[in-house]
Amino acid sequence: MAPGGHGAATPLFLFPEGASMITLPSGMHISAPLTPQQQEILTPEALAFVAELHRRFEPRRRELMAARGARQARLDAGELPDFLPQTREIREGDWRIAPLPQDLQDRRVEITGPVDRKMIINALNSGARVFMADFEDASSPTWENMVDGQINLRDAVRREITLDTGAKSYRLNDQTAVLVVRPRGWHLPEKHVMVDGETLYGAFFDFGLYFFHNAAELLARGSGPYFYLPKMESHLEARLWNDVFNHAEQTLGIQHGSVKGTVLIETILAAFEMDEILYELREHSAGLNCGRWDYIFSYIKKFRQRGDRVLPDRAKVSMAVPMMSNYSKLAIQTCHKRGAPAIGGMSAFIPVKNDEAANERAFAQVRADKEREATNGHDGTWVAHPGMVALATEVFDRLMPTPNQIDSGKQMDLHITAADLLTPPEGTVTEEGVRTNINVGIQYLAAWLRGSGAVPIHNLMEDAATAEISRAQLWQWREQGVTLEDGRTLTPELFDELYADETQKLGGDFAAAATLFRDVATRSPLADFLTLPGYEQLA
Ligand SMILES: CC(=O)SCCNC(=O)CCNC(=O)[C@H](O)C(C)(C)COP(=O)(O)OP(=O)(O)OC[C@H]1O[C@@H](n2cnc3c(N)ncnc32)[C@H](O)[C@@H]1OP(=O)(O)O
Ligand SMILES: O=CC(=O)O
Ligand SMILES: [Mg+2]
Repeated sequence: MAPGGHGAATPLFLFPEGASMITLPSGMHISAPLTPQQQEILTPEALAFVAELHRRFEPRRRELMAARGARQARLDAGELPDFLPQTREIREGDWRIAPLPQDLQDRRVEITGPVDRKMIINALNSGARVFMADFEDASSPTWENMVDGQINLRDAVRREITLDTGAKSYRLNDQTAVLVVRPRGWHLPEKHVMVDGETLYGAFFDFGLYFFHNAAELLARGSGPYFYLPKMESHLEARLWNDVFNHAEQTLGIQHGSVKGTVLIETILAAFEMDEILYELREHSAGLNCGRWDYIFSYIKKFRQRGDRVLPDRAKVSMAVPMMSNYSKLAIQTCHKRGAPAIGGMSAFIPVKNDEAANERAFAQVRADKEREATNGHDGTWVAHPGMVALATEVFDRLMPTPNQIDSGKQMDLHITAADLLTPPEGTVTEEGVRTNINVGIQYLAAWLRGSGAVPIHNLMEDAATAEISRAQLWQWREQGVTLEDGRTLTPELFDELYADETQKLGGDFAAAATLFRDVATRSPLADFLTLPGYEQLA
C-alpha cells in the first residue's frame, strides 16, 4: 500500500508553473504534471471513482490476463480452439439482448478516429451516424493524449468543443454523430497512475473518467454512455466489463442498463464465444463488430508456433478469403439471432491526394468492401476518413433500406464449423511482403513513439492493429523459416539482410523505432502486444 494508506488523503505537488496542489484520493499517486485543464478532469471525486474500479476489479483483470497466458501455452502445445462444451445451453438457448436505445438503431456508417480535438469535431460533423472516439488502436497512449482526450470528449458531450487553429475555425454542426468511446483493452497499463502501490490499468482509467464525467449528461441529452470494447479473448472478459458497468451505474445512480457496449470480435478465440459474449452483456449490449485487423493479428499470434497456420502476405488476407468471410457471417448470424447489430469493419483505404487514379482505386476498394458487408447482412460499417462517409452511406442506403438488418433473416441457415474459422487462406509469402511489413511497421512505430496512433503510410490507414500484423507475421515467418514465393527460405540471415536494406532506405530518423520494431518482430517469446514494450519507451 502507498504511504498514507486508505485513511489519509495524499497530497500531490504539481508542475509546471502555474499548477497548484491537488488532493488525490488516499493510496493514489500520479507521476505526471497536470495542467489546470487536466485538473478539471482528474478531480478528487473522479479519481476516487477510478481508484474504486481498480480496487474492486483489478484482481479479476489480472486473473483473466493469466488465463490468456495459460491458454496460449495450450495452443502452443497443439490445442485448437473450438466452441465451448460448457456453454452449449447459452448457444442453443432462446434469449435476446435488451432493446437498443433509439440512437443506436441505425448505425449504417461509423467513423473512427483518435481523441484529438480537431478530429473529434471533424468526425462528429462528418455525416456518419456514429463516431467511435478511440483511446485504443488509433491513439498512442501518451499521458497528454489520454487526459486531453477526456477533456475533448467532455466538451464534445456538452457541445462546447471548439478549436481555432488560426488557419481554420472548428465548431459542431447542428446535427452530429452519436458518440461511442473505445477505452484501452484489458492488457494496457496507465503507468502514470498508481493505486495502493499497483499500476492502474488503462481500461479503468479511460472508462472510469469518461463515465464519471459524462454518463448523466449524455442521458440528459437523450443519448447514453456508449462504449466499444476491444481485444477480448473470452466471455469471462466480457463478464468483467458487465460487472464494471453494473458497479458504475449503481455508484453514480445511473439507471441500470444505460451503458451500452459493442464488443469487437477481433480475436480468433472470441470468434468461438460470440453468443456467450452477447449473453454476458445482454443488459448492456449494443452488439458486435468485426475488428478485422486485430483478428488477423490474433490468428497469427495464437498460432505462432504452427507451421500449418501461416498466413500469406498481409495484403492477401482480405475479407473475401474464406476464413475472414466465415467469421463475419458468423458474427451476423449470432447477432441477429439475439436482436443485436453486427457492425462491419475497417477498410484501410483512405483518399489519396494528388493521384486521381490511385484515389479512384481506393474508393473502388472501399465501395466493394462495403457492398460485401451490406449484402452479407452487416447493420453498419466503419470508415477511417470523412472522405469515405458519403460513399459508405450510399452503399448502405442502397443495400439496406431499413435502419438495420437484424430481422432480415440473412445468414440464418449458415452452419459455420471450427475448421471454417481456422483454415488459413491459400497464398504465398513474398520478399515484397516481408519488406513491406518491415517498412510499414517501422514507420508506424516511429509515428506512435511521437504520439500519433493512426497515420497514412503508402496511402493506407495504419494503426496499432495493422502494425501488429506486420510484426507478428515477420516473427512467425522467420521463426517457421517460411518458404518465399521465389523458393528461398526466410532464414534469420535473409531476414537480417532485408531488414538492413529497409532500415537503410528509411534513414537515421527511424533508428529508435527500427530497434524497437526489430525487437518485437524477432525476440522470443513473441511479445503479446507491441504497445507493451513500446509503452515503456513512450514519453
Ligand atoms: C484497426 C482499427 O482499429 S480501425 C480504427 C482505428 N483507426 C482509425 O480510427 C484511423 C482514423 N483515421 C485517421 O486517423 C486518419 O484518417 C489518417 C491518419 C488515416 C489520415 O489522416 P490525414 O493524413 O490527416 O488525412 P487528411 O489529410 O486527408 O485529412 C483531411 C481532413 O480530414 C480530417 N480527418 C481525417 N481522418 C479523420 C477521422 N478519422 N476523423 C476525423 N477527421 C478526420 C483531418 O483531420 C483533416 O481535417 P482538416 O482538413 O480540418 O485539417
Ligand atoms: O479495431 C479494429 C480492428 O480491425 O482491429
Ligand atoms: Mg482492433
